[in-house]
Amino acid sequence: MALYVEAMSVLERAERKEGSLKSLVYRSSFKNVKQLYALVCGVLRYEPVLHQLLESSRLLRSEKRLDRQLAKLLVFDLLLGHGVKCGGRWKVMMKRHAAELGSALARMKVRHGVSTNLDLLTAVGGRAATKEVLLPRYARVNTLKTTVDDAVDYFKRQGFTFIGAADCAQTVDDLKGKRFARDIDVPEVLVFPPKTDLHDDQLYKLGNIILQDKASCLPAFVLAPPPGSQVLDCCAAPGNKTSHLAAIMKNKGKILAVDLSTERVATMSTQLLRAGVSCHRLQCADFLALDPHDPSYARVQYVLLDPSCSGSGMVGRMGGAADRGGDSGGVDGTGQTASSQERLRALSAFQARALRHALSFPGALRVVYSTCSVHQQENEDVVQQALADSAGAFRLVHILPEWRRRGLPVFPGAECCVRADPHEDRTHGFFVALFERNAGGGGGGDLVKPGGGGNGGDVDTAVPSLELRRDLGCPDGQNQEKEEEANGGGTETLVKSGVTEGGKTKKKRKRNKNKRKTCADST
Ligand SMILES: C[S@@+](CC[C@H](N)C(=O)[O-])C[C@H]1O[C@@H](n2cnc3c(N)ncnc32)[C@H](O)[C@@H]1O
Repeated sequence: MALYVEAMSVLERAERKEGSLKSLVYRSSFKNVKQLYALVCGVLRYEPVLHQLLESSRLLRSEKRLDRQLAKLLVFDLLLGHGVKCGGRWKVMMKRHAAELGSALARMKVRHGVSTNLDLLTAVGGRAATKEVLLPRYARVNTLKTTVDDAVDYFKRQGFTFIGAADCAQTVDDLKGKRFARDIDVPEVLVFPPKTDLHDDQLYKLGNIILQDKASCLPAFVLAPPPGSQVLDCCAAPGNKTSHLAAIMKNKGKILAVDLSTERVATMSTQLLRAGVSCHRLQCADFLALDPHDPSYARVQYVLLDPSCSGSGMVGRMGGAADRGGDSGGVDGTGQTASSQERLRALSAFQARALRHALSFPGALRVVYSTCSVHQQENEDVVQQALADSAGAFRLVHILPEWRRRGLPVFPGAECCVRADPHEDRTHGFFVALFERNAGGGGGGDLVKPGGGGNGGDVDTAVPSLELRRDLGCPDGQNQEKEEEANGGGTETLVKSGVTEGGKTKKKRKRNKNKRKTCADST
Protein backbone atom coordinates (compact mmCIF):
# COMPACT_ATOMS: atom_id res chain seq x y z
CA MET A 1 0.00 0.00 0.00
CA ALA A 2 2.83 2.36 0.88
CA LEU A 3 3.98 2.34 -2.76
CA TYR A 4 0.63 3.63 -4.03
CA VAL A 5 0.22 6.15 -1.19
CA GLU A 6 3.68 7.56 -1.91
CA ALA A 7 3.04 7.55 -5.65
CA MET A 8 -0.20 9.52 -5.16
CA SER A 9 1.64 12.02 -3.03
CA VAL A 10 4.46 12.42 -5.58
CA LEU A 11 1.98 12.94 -8.42
CA GLU A 12 -0.01 15.52 -6.45
CA ARG A 13 3.12 17.43 -5.51
CA ALA A 14 4.39 17.28 -9.08
CA GLU A 15 1.04 18.70 -10.20
CA ARG A 16 1.51 21.56 -7.74
CA LYS A 17 4.98 22.04 -9.28
CA GLU A 18 6.77 21.44 -5.99
CA GLY A 19 9.72 19.91 -7.77
CA SER A 20 10.74 17.60 -10.58
CA LEU A 21 9.40 14.07 -10.53
CA LYS A 22 12.84 12.72 -9.78
CA SER A 23 13.52 15.06 -6.87
CA LEU A 24 10.08 14.38 -5.37
CA VAL A 25 10.67 10.63 -5.60
CA TYR A 26 14.07 10.94 -3.93
CA ARG A 27 12.61 13.14 -1.20
CA SER A 28 9.85 10.63 -0.42
CA SER A 29 10.19 8.22 2.47
CA PHE A 30 9.67 5.20 0.21
CA LYS A 31 12.77 3.01 0.17
CA ASN A 32 12.59 1.51 -3.32
CA VAL A 33 12.96 4.75 -5.28
CA LYS A 34 13.45 2.90 -8.56
CA GLN A 35 10.09 1.16 -8.22
CA LEU A 36 8.35 4.36 -7.19
CA TYR A 37 9.90 6.36 -10.02
CA ALA A 38 9.00 3.73 -12.62
CA LEU A 39 5.40 3.72 -11.41
CA VAL A 40 4.83 7.48 -11.45
CA CYS A 41 6.60 7.86 -14.81
CA GLY A 42 4.50 5.04 -16.26
CA VAL A 43 1.26 6.59 -15.06
CA LEU A 44 2.13 10.00 -16.47
CA ARG A 45 3.24 8.51 -19.73
CA TYR A 46 0.16 6.36 -20.21
CA GLU A 47 -2.21 9.05 -18.91
CA PRO A 48 -4.46 9.21 -22.01
CA VAL A 49 -4.70 5.41 -22.19
CA LEU A 50 -5.57 5.18 -18.48
CA HIS A 51 -8.08 8.00 -18.87
CA GLN A 52 -9.88 6.10 -21.62
CA LEU A 53 -9.75 2.84 -19.69
CA LEU A 54 -11.36 4.44 -16.66
CA GLU A 55 -14.04 6.02 -18.85
CA SER A 56 -14.92 2.78 -20.58
CA SER A 57 -14.84 0.44 -17.55
CA ARG A 58 -17.08 0.19 -14.49
CA LEU A 59 -14.22 0.48 -11.99
CA LEU A 60 -14.92 4.02 -10.78
CA ARG A 61 -18.68 3.62 -10.99
CA SER A 62 -18.74 0.53 -8.79
CA GLU A 63 -15.91 1.56 -6.42
CA LYS A 64 -17.41 4.88 -5.43
CA ARG A 65 -14.79 5.74 -2.81
CA LEU A 66 -11.82 4.97 -5.05
CA ASP A 67 -9.71 8.06 -5.73
CA ARG A 68 -9.21 8.66 -9.47
CA GLN A 69 -5.45 9.09 -9.21
CA LEU A 70 -5.14 5.91 -7.17
CA ALA A 71 -7.29 4.11 -9.73
CA LYS A 72 -4.86 5.15 -12.48
CA LEU A 73 -1.90 3.86 -10.47
CA LEU A 74 -3.60 0.53 -9.81
CA VAL A 75 -4.83 0.10 -13.39
CA PHE A 76 -1.38 0.95 -14.71
CA ASP A 77 0.29 -1.67 -12.53
CA LEU A 78 -2.40 -4.24 -13.28
CA LEU A 79 -2.42 -3.93 -17.08
CA LEU A 80 0.69 -2.08 -18.19
CA GLY A 81 3.17 -2.53 -15.34
CA HIS A 82 4.26 -5.58 -13.41
CA GLY A 83 0.89 -6.45 -11.84
CA VAL A 84 -0.50 -5.25 -8.51
CA LYS A 85 1.94 -6.97 -6.19
CA CYS A 86 1.11 -5.14 -2.97
CA GLY A 87 -1.84 -3.06 -1.82
CA GLY A 88 -3.86 -5.35 0.52
CA ARG A 89 -7.55 -4.62 -0.03
CA TRP A 90 -6.74 -2.62 -3.17
CA LYS A 91 -5.11 -5.69 -4.63
CA VAL A 92 -8.23 -7.73 -3.86
CA MET A 93 -10.42 -5.03 -5.40
CA MET A 94 -8.34 -4.96 -8.59
CA LYS A 95 -8.61 -8.72 -8.90
CA ARG A 96 -12.39 -8.31 -9.10
CA HIS A 97 -12.06 -5.87 -12.00
CA ALA A 98 -9.09 -7.47 -13.78
CA ALA A 99 -11.09 -9.30 -16.47
CA GLU A 100 -13.24 -6.31 -17.39
CA LEU A 101 -10.27 -3.93 -17.49
CA GLY A 102 -8.27 -6.41 -19.57
CA SER A 103 -11.11 -6.60 -22.11
CA ALA A 104 -11.36 -2.80 -22.22
CA LEU A 105 -7.63 -2.60 -23.03
CA ALA A 106 -7.94 -5.28 -25.72
CA ARG A 107 -10.91 -3.44 -27.29
CA MET A 108 -8.93 -0.21 -27.33
CA LYS A 109 -6.08 -1.92 -29.19
CA VAL A 110 -8.46 -3.37 -31.77
CA ARG A 111 -10.11 0.02 -32.23
CA HIS A 112 -6.72 1.65 -32.89
CA GLY A 113 -5.44 -1.26 -35.01
CA VAL A 114 -2.40 -1.88 -32.77
CA SER A 115 -1.06 -4.88 -30.90
CA THR A 116 1.38 -3.54 -28.32
CA ASN A 117 0.95 -1.18 -25.40
CA LEU A 118 3.60 1.13 -26.81
CA ASP A 119 1.83 1.37 -30.16
CA LEU A 120 -1.42 2.05 -28.33
CA LEU A 121 0.25 4.83 -26.42
CA THR A 122 1.43 6.40 -29.63
CA ALA A 123 -1.94 5.95 -31.33
CA VAL A 124 -3.86 7.77 -28.60
CA GLY A 125 -1.28 10.54 -28.41
CA GLY A 126 0.34 9.52 -25.16
CA ARG A 127 3.25 11.35 -23.71
CA ALA A 128 5.94 9.72 -25.78
CA ALA A 129 8.16 12.52 -24.81
CA THR A 130 8.14 13.95 -21.33
CA LYS A 131 10.12 16.51 -19.52
CA GLU A 132 11.39 13.72 -17.33
CA VAL A 133 13.26 11.84 -20.06
CA LEU A 134 16.86 12.89 -20.13
CA LEU A 135 18.29 12.34 -23.57
CA PRO A 136 21.99 11.91 -24.21
CA ARG A 137 23.82 14.66 -26.03
CA TYR A 138 24.33 13.60 -29.62
CA ALA A 139 26.98 15.14 -31.86
CA ARG A 140 27.14 14.29 -35.53
CA VAL A 141 30.70 14.39 -36.81
CA ASN A 142 30.78 16.57 -39.89
CA THR A 143 32.77 14.36 -42.22
CA LEU A 144 33.19 17.28 -44.62
CA LYS A 145 35.62 18.76 -42.11
CA THR A 146 37.02 15.92 -40.05
CA THR A 147 36.81 12.18 -39.50
CA VAL A 148 35.10 10.27 -36.73
CA ASP A 149 38.47 8.91 -35.56
CA ASP A 150 39.95 12.40 -35.35
CA ALA A 151 36.92 13.68 -33.46
CA VAL A 152 37.19 10.76 -31.03
CA ASP A 153 40.91 11.50 -30.49
CA TYR A 154 40.12 15.16 -29.95
CA PHE A 155 37.58 14.40 -27.22
CA LYS A 156 39.99 11.96 -25.58
CA ARG A 157 42.52 14.79 -25.45
CA GLN A 158 39.85 16.91 -23.76
CA GLY A 159 39.74 14.35 -20.94
CA PHE A 160 36.81 12.24 -22.17
CA THR A 161 36.92 8.44 -22.04
CA PHE A 162 35.81 6.65 -25.18
CA ILE A 163 33.93 3.43 -24.51
CA GLY A 164 33.47 2.28 -28.13
CA ALA A 165 30.08 1.50 -29.66
CA ALA A 166 26.91 2.32 -27.73
CA ASP A 167 25.45 -1.08 -28.50
CA CYS A 168 22.23 -0.80 -26.47
CA ALA A 169 20.08 1.63 -24.51
CA GLN A 170 21.68 0.46 -21.28
CA THR A 171 25.15 1.46 -22.50
CA VAL A 172 23.75 4.88 -23.32
CA ASP A 173 22.12 5.12 -19.88
CA ASP A 174 25.38 4.17 -18.24
CA LEU A 175 27.24 7.09 -19.86
CA LYS A 176 28.21 9.33 -16.97
CA GLY A 177 30.67 12.15 -16.39
CA LYS A 178 33.18 12.43 -19.21
CA ARG A 179 32.44 9.17 -20.99
CA PHE A 180 31.29 9.01 -24.58
CA ALA A 181 30.50 6.43 -27.23
CA ARG A 182 29.94 6.01 -30.94
CA ASP A 183 26.36 5.36 -32.01
CA ILE A 184 25.61 1.84 -33.19
CA ASP A 185 23.10 2.83 -35.90
CA VAL A 186 24.54 6.02 -37.36
CA PRO A 187 28.33 5.63 -37.23
CA GLU A 188 29.10 9.32 -37.64
CA VAL A 189 27.16 10.13 -34.46
CA LEU A 190 28.88 10.39 -31.06
CA VAL A 191 26.91 9.99 -27.84
CA PHE A 192 27.68 11.91 -24.65
CA PRO A 193 25.94 11.89 -21.25
CA PRO A 194 22.80 14.06 -20.95
CA LYS A 195 23.45 17.74 -20.33
CA THR A 196 26.99 17.62 -21.76
CA ASP A 197 27.38 21.15 -23.05
CA LEU A 198 29.43 21.27 -26.23
CA HIS A 199 28.27 24.69 -27.40
CA ASP A 200 31.56 26.29 -26.37
CA ASP A 201 33.64 23.48 -27.76
CA GLN A 202 36.07 24.29 -30.56
CA LEU A 203 34.85 21.42 -32.73
CA TYR A 204 31.31 22.78 -32.56
CA LYS A 205 32.37 26.37 -33.19
CA LEU A 206 34.38 25.26 -36.22
CA GLY A 207 31.50 23.24 -37.63
CA ASN A 208 33.37 19.95 -37.22
CA ILE A 209 30.53 18.57 -35.13
CA ILE A 210 26.84 19.35 -35.46
CA LEU A 211 24.68 19.06 -32.35
CA GLN A 212 21.88 17.04 -33.87
CA ASP A 213 19.65 14.43 -32.26
CA LYS A 214 20.33 10.91 -33.48
CA ALA A 215 16.77 10.43 -34.77
CA SER A 216 17.05 13.57 -36.85
CA CYS A 217 20.11 12.02 -38.56
CA LEU A 218 18.06 9.08 -39.82
CA PRO A 219 16.36 10.70 -42.86
CA ALA A 220 19.57 11.67 -44.68
CA PHE A 221 21.22 8.43 -43.53
CA VAL A 222 18.52 6.21 -45.07
CA LEU A 223 18.12 8.38 -48.19
CA ALA A 224 21.88 7.95 -48.75
CA PRO A 225 22.27 10.00 -51.94
CA PRO A 226 25.55 9.03 -53.59
CA PRO A 227 28.17 11.69 -54.34
CA GLY A 228 27.32 13.41 -57.58
CA SER A 229 23.56 13.06 -57.27
CA GLN A 230 20.97 15.85 -57.24
CA VAL A 231 18.88 16.20 -54.13
CA LEU A 232 15.89 18.34 -53.31
CA ASP A 233 15.60 19.24 -49.62
CA CYS A 234 12.05 20.60 -49.55
CA CYS A 235 11.65 22.15 -46.09
CA ALA A 236 15.30 22.57 -45.36
CA ALA A 237 15.92 25.27 -42.75
CA PRO A 238 17.85 25.49 -40.49
CA GLY A 239 19.75 22.97 -42.57
CA ASN A 240 20.86 20.18 -40.25
CA LYS A 241 19.72 17.52 -42.67
CA THR A 242 21.05 19.54 -45.61
CA SER A 243 24.55 19.52 -44.15
CA HIS A 244 24.22 15.82 -43.35
CA LEU A 245 23.21 15.16 -46.98
CA ALA A 246 26.21 17.18 -48.17
CA ALA A 247 28.51 15.12 -45.94
CA ILE A 248 27.07 11.87 -47.30
CA MET A 249 27.53 13.23 -50.84
CA LYS A 250 31.08 14.38 -50.02
CA ASN A 251 30.07 17.84 -51.27
CA LYS A 252 29.76 16.42 -54.79
CA GLY A 253 26.57 16.88 -56.76
CA LYS A 254 23.86 19.40 -55.96
CA ILE A 255 21.44 19.97 -53.10
CA LEU A 256 18.56 22.30 -53.81
CA ALA A 257 17.56 23.46 -50.33
CA VAL A 258 14.18 25.19 -50.20
CA ASP A 259 12.43 26.86 -47.28
CA LEU A 260 9.53 29.25 -46.94
CA SER A 261 10.96 31.35 -44.13
CA THR A 262 13.39 34.13 -45.03
CA GLU A 263 14.79 34.24 -41.52
CA ARG A 264 15.36 30.53 -41.37
CA VAL A 265 16.98 30.52 -44.80
CA ALA A 266 19.39 33.20 -43.54
CA THR A 267 20.25 31.03 -40.53
CA MET A 268 20.64 28.02 -42.79
CA SER A 269 23.05 29.94 -45.02
CA THR A 270 25.30 30.70 -42.04
CA GLN A 271 25.09 27.13 -40.72
CA LEU A 272 25.96 25.60 -44.07
CA LEU A 273 28.88 27.95 -44.50
CA ARG A 274 30.20 26.98 -41.07
CA ALA A 275 29.74 23.30 -41.94
CA GLY A 276 31.79 23.72 -45.10
CA VAL A 277 28.91 22.80 -47.40
CA SER A 278 29.47 24.02 -50.94
CA CYS A 279 27.25 21.82 -53.11
CA HIS A 280 24.01 23.57 -52.22
CA ARG A 281 21.68 26.09 -53.76
CA LEU A 282 19.37 27.87 -51.33
CA GLN A 283 15.96 29.05 -52.34
CA CYS A 284 13.49 30.94 -50.23
CA ALA A 285 10.23 29.68 -51.67
CA ASP A 286 7.04 27.77 -51.04
CA PHE A 287 7.94 24.21 -51.90
CA LEU A 288 4.33 23.52 -52.89
CA ALA A 289 4.59 26.23 -55.54
CA LEU A 290 7.62 24.65 -57.26
CA ASP A 291 6.82 23.23 -60.66
CA PRO A 292 8.12 19.65 -60.68
CA HIS A 293 8.32 19.79 -64.47
CA ASP A 294 10.61 22.82 -64.49
CA PRO A 295 13.80 21.70 -66.24
CA SER A 296 15.83 22.79 -63.16
CA TYR A 297 14.46 19.77 -61.32
CA ALA A 298 14.73 17.27 -64.14
CA ARG A 299 17.78 15.60 -62.61
CA VAL A 300 16.53 15.50 -59.04
CA GLN A 301 16.56 11.83 -58.06
CA TYR A 302 16.59 12.11 -54.28
CA VAL A 303 14.09 14.11 -52.24
CA LEU A 304 14.09 14.81 -48.51
CA LEU A 305 10.84 16.10 -47.04
CA ASP A 306 10.95 17.09 -43.37
CA PRO A 307 7.93 19.38 -43.15
CA SER A 308 6.59 21.46 -40.29
CA CYS A 309 4.86 19.23 -37.76
CA SER A 310 3.36 19.38 -34.28
CA GLY A 311 6.74 18.62 -32.68
CA SER A 312 4.90 16.31 -30.29
CA GLY A 313 7.90 13.97 -30.18
CA MET A 314 10.26 16.63 -28.88
CA VAL A 315 11.41 15.89 -25.38
CA GLY A 316 11.14 18.85 -23.06
CA ARG A 317 8.61 20.51 -25.27
CA MET A 318 5.16 19.53 -24.16
CA GLY A 319 4.07 19.40 -27.76
CA GLY A 320 1.96 22.54 -27.64
CA ALA A 321 -1.76 22.38 -28.07
CA ALA A 322 -1.49 19.70 -30.68
CA ASP A 323 -0.52 16.91 -28.39
CA ARG A 324 -1.13 17.72 -24.79
CA GLY A 325 -4.48 19.40 -24.99
CA GLY A 326 -3.18 22.46 -23.22
CA ASP A 327 -6.30 24.50 -23.93
CA SER A 328 -8.90 24.74 -21.25
CA GLY A 329 -12.08 23.46 -22.84
CA GLY A 330 -13.34 20.62 -24.93
CA VAL A 331 -11.09 17.72 -23.99
CA ASP A 332 -12.33 14.53 -25.58
CA GLY A 333 -11.53 10.91 -24.77
CA THR A 334 -8.08 11.15 -26.31
CA GLY A 335 -7.04 14.01 -24.06
CA GLN A 336 -6.95 16.41 -26.99
CA THR A 337 -8.90 19.60 -27.29
CA ALA A 338 -11.00 20.54 -30.28
CA SER A 339 -8.50 23.24 -31.23
CA SER A 340 -5.51 20.91 -30.96
CA GLN A 341 -7.29 18.39 -33.15
CA GLU A 342 -8.06 21.11 -35.64
CA ARG A 343 -4.38 22.08 -35.74
CA LEU A 344 -3.38 18.46 -36.16
CA ARG A 345 -5.82 18.05 -39.05
CA ALA A 346 -4.40 21.15 -40.74
CA LEU A 347 -0.81 19.94 -40.28
CA SER A 348 -1.67 16.50 -41.56
CA ALA A 349 -3.37 17.96 -44.64
CA PHE A 350 -0.30 20.12 -45.37
CA GLN A 351 2.05 17.18 -44.89
CA ALA A 352 -0.04 14.98 -47.20
CA ARG A 353 0.00 17.68 -49.87
CA ALA A 354 3.73 18.19 -49.48
CA LEU A 355 4.45 14.47 -49.73
CA ARG A 356 2.25 14.10 -52.81
CA HIS A 357 4.13 17.03 -54.34
CA ALA A 358 7.52 15.52 -53.44
CA LEU A 359 6.55 12.27 -55.14
CA SER A 360 5.47 14.14 -58.26
CA PHE A 361 8.99 15.19 -59.28
CA PRO A 362 9.43 13.16 -62.43
CA GLY A 363 13.04 12.13 -61.80
CA ALA A 364 12.53 11.28 -58.12
CA LEU A 365 13.63 7.74 -57.40
CA ARG A 366 13.86 7.88 -53.62
CA VAL A 367 11.90 10.19 -51.34
CA VAL A 368 12.29 10.25 -47.58
CA TYR A 369 9.55 11.65 -45.35
CA SER A 370 10.12 12.48 -41.69
CA THR A 371 8.53 14.26 -38.74
CA CYS A 372 9.31 14.77 -35.06
CA SER A 373 5.71 13.97 -34.25
CA VAL A 374 4.28 10.95 -32.47
CA HIS A 375 0.84 11.31 -34.07
CA GLN A 376 -0.42 8.71 -36.50
CA GLN A 377 -2.22 11.48 -38.38
CA GLU A 378 1.10 13.14 -39.25
CA ASN A 379 2.94 9.91 -39.91
CA GLU A 380 1.36 6.62 -41.02
CA ASP A 381 -1.83 8.31 -42.27
CA VAL A 382 0.16 10.69 -44.46
CA VAL A 383 2.29 7.86 -45.84
CA GLN A 384 -0.70 5.63 -46.50
CA GLN A 385 -2.46 8.42 -48.35
CA ALA A 386 0.63 9.17 -50.45
CA LEU A 387 1.06 5.50 -51.39
CA ALA A 388 -2.57 5.31 -52.45
CA ASP A 389 -2.28 8.53 -54.48
CA SER A 390 0.90 7.34 -56.18
CA ALA A 391 -1.12 4.50 -57.72
CA GLY A 392 1.69 1.96 -57.59
CA ALA A 393 4.44 4.31 -58.78
CA PHE A 394 6.22 4.08 -55.42
CA ARG A 395 6.76 1.45 -52.74
CA LEU A 396 8.07 1.69 -49.20
CA VAL A 397 11.57 0.49 -48.41
CA HIS A 398 12.02 -1.55 -45.23
CA ILE A 399 14.58 0.76 -43.67
CA LEU A 400 16.87 -0.01 -40.74
CA PRO A 401 15.80 -3.66 -40.40
CA GLU A 402 17.38 -3.94 -36.93
CA TRP A 403 15.36 -1.01 -35.56
CA ARG A 404 12.66 -2.38 -33.28
CA ARG A 405 10.03 0.36 -33.26
CA ARG A 406 8.25 0.30 -36.56
CA GLY A 407 5.35 2.23 -38.11
CA LEU A 408 1.99 1.58 -36.47
CA PRO A 409 0.33 -1.38 -38.21
CA VAL A 410 -2.51 0.64 -39.67
CA PHE A 411 -1.92 -0.43 -43.30
CA PRO A 412 -0.02 -3.31 -44.91
CA GLY A 413 3.63 -2.39 -45.13
CA ALA A 414 3.58 0.28 -42.40
CA GLU A 415 6.24 -1.80 -40.64
CA CYS A 416 8.69 -0.60 -43.31
CA CYS A 417 8.70 2.80 -41.58
CA VAL A 418 10.49 3.47 -38.32
CA ARG A 419 9.46 5.31 -35.23
CA ALA A 420 11.85 6.52 -32.54
CA ASP A 421 10.66 6.68 -28.97
CA PRO A 422 12.38 8.76 -26.26
CA HIS A 423 12.01 6.06 -23.63
CA GLU A 424 13.08 3.16 -25.80
CA ASP A 425 15.56 4.76 -28.18
CA ARG A 426 16.91 7.66 -26.09
CA THR A 427 16.11 10.11 -28.90
CA HIS A 428 13.35 12.58 -29.58
CA GLY A 429 10.13 11.01 -30.84
CA PHE A 430 10.53 10.69 -34.59
CA PHE A 431 9.09 9.04 -37.69
CA VAL A 432 10.80 8.15 -40.99
CA ALA A 433 9.45 6.56 -44.18
CA LEU A 434 11.44 5.94 -47.36
CA PHE A 435 9.70 5.68 -50.73
CA GLU A 436 11.30 4.21 -53.80
CA ARG A 437 10.01 4.36 -57.34
CA ASN A 438 8.77 1.04 -58.66
CA ALA A 439 10.10 -0.40 -61.86
CA GLY A 440 7.67 0.83 -64.50
CA GLY A 441 6.52 3.57 -62.12
CA GLY A 442 7.34 6.30 -64.62
CA GLY A 443 9.86 9.00 -63.88
CA GLY A 444 13.54 9.33 -64.55
CA GLY A 445 14.98 5.85 -64.89
CA ASP A 446 13.22 2.82 -63.57
CA LEU A 447 14.80 0.73 -60.90
CA VAL A 448 15.80 -2.83 -61.23
CA LYS A 449 14.53 -3.98 -57.88
CA PRO A 450 17.42 -4.93 -55.61
CA GLY A 451 17.19 -8.44 -54.09
CA GLY A 452 14.15 -9.29 -51.98
CA GLY A 453 10.66 -9.27 -53.35
CA GLY A 454 8.04 -6.64 -52.91
CA ASN A 455 5.09 -6.96 -50.68
CA GLY A 456 1.68 -6.20 -51.98
CA GLY A 457 3.19 -4.10 -54.72
CA ASP A 458 3.84 -1.22 -52.34
CA VAL A 459 6.58 -2.51 -50.14
CA ASP A 460 10.18 -3.38 -50.73
CA THR A 461 11.84 -5.41 -48.02
CA ALA A 462 15.40 -4.79 -49.11
CA VAL A 463 17.50 -1.75 -48.36
CA PRO A 464 19.32 -0.87 -51.54
CA SER A 465 22.91 0.19 -51.27
CA LEU A 466 25.69 0.45 -53.78
CA GLU A 467 23.92 -2.09 -55.96
CA LEU A 468 20.92 0.19 -56.22
CA ARG A 469 23.10 3.18 -56.91
CA ARG A 470 24.47 1.37 -59.92
CA ASP A 471 20.94 0.45 -60.96
CA LEU A 472 20.02 4.10 -60.66
CA GLY A 473 22.84 4.95 -62.96
CA CYS A 474 24.32 7.06 -60.18
CA PRO A 475 28.06 6.83 -60.10
CA ASP A 476 29.67 6.05 -56.77
CA GLY A 477 32.00 8.65 -55.28
CA GLN A 478 35.12 7.67 -57.12
CA ASN A 479 33.56 7.43 -60.54
CA GLN A 480 31.82 10.72 -60.04
CA GLU A 481 35.06 12.41 -59.18
CA LYS A 482 36.58 11.07 -62.35
CA GLU A 483 33.53 12.05 -64.34
CA GLU A 484 33.70 15.60 -63.02
CA GLU A 485 37.38 15.86 -63.86
CA ALA A 486 36.61 14.62 -67.35
CA ASN A 487 33.96 17.29 -67.67
CA GLY A 488 36.15 20.09 -66.51
CA GLY A 489 35.08 19.82 -62.87
CA GLY A 490 32.04 21.17 -61.08
CA THR A 491 28.43 20.32 -61.53
CA GLU A 492 26.02 22.02 -63.83
CA THR A 493 25.22 25.54 -62.73
CA LEU A 494 21.57 26.24 -63.06
CA VAL A 495 20.56 29.17 -60.94
CA LYS A 496 18.14 32.01 -60.99
CA SER A 497 18.69 35.53 -59.84
CA GLY A 498 18.76 36.00 -56.08
CA VAL A 499 19.28 32.34 -55.35
CA THR A 500 22.30 31.46 -53.25
CA GLU A 501 24.55 28.72 -54.44
CA GLY A 502 27.42 27.21 -52.48
CA GLY A 503 27.41 30.30 -50.28
CA LYS A 504 27.65 32.78 -53.21
CA THR A 505 24.85 34.68 -54.92
CA LYS A 506 24.64 33.88 -58.62
CA LYS A 507 23.17 36.15 -61.21
CA LYS A 508 23.38 34.13 -64.37
CA ARG A 509 22.12 30.86 -65.70
CA LYS A 510 24.92 28.82 -67.22
CA ARG A 511 24.83 25.49 -68.87
CA ASN A 512 27.50 22.93 -69.23
CA LYS A 513 26.19 20.97 -72.16
CA ASN A 514 28.72 18.20 -71.83
CA LYS A 515 27.83 17.63 -68.25
CA ARG A 516 24.14 17.72 -68.96
CA LYS A 517 24.50 14.97 -71.51
CA THR A 518 26.54 12.81 -69.16
CA CYS A 519 23.90 13.10 -66.46
CA ALA A 520 21.02 12.51 -68.82
CA ASP A 521 22.79 9.40 -69.96
CA SER A 522 23.18 8.19 -66.46
CA THR A 523 19.53 8.42 -65.44
C1 LIG B 1 10.91 20.70 -39.34
S1 LIG B 1 11.51 22.14 -40.03
C2 LIG B 1 12.79 21.53 -41.08
C3 LIG B 1 14.06 21.19 -40.36
C4 LIG B 1 15.21 20.92 -41.32
N1 LIG B 1 14.87 19.87 -42.26
C5 LIG B 1 16.50 20.55 -40.60
O1 LIG B 1 16.80 19.36 -40.49
O2 LIG B 1 17.21 21.43 -40.15
C6 LIG B 1 10.27 22.54 -41.18
C7 LIG B 1 10.62 23.69 -42.09
O3 LIG B 1 9.62 23.72 -43.11
C8 LIG B 1 9.50 25.05 -43.54
N2 LIG B 1 8.25 25.14 -44.33
C9 LIG B 1 6.98 25.10 -43.90
N3 LIG B 1 6.13 25.18 -44.93
C10 LIG B 1 6.88 25.25 -46.06
C11 LIG B 1 6.58 25.34 -47.45
N4 LIG B 1 5.33 25.38 -47.89
N5 LIG B 1 7.62 25.40 -48.31
C12 LIG B 1 8.90 25.36 -47.87
N6 LIG B 1 9.23 25.28 -46.56
C13 LIG B 1 8.24 25.23 -45.67
C14 LIG B 1 9.53 25.83 -42.25
O4 LIG B 1 9.89 27.18 -42.49
C15 LIG B 1 10.58 25.06 -41.46
O5 LIG B 1 11.83 25.67 -41.58
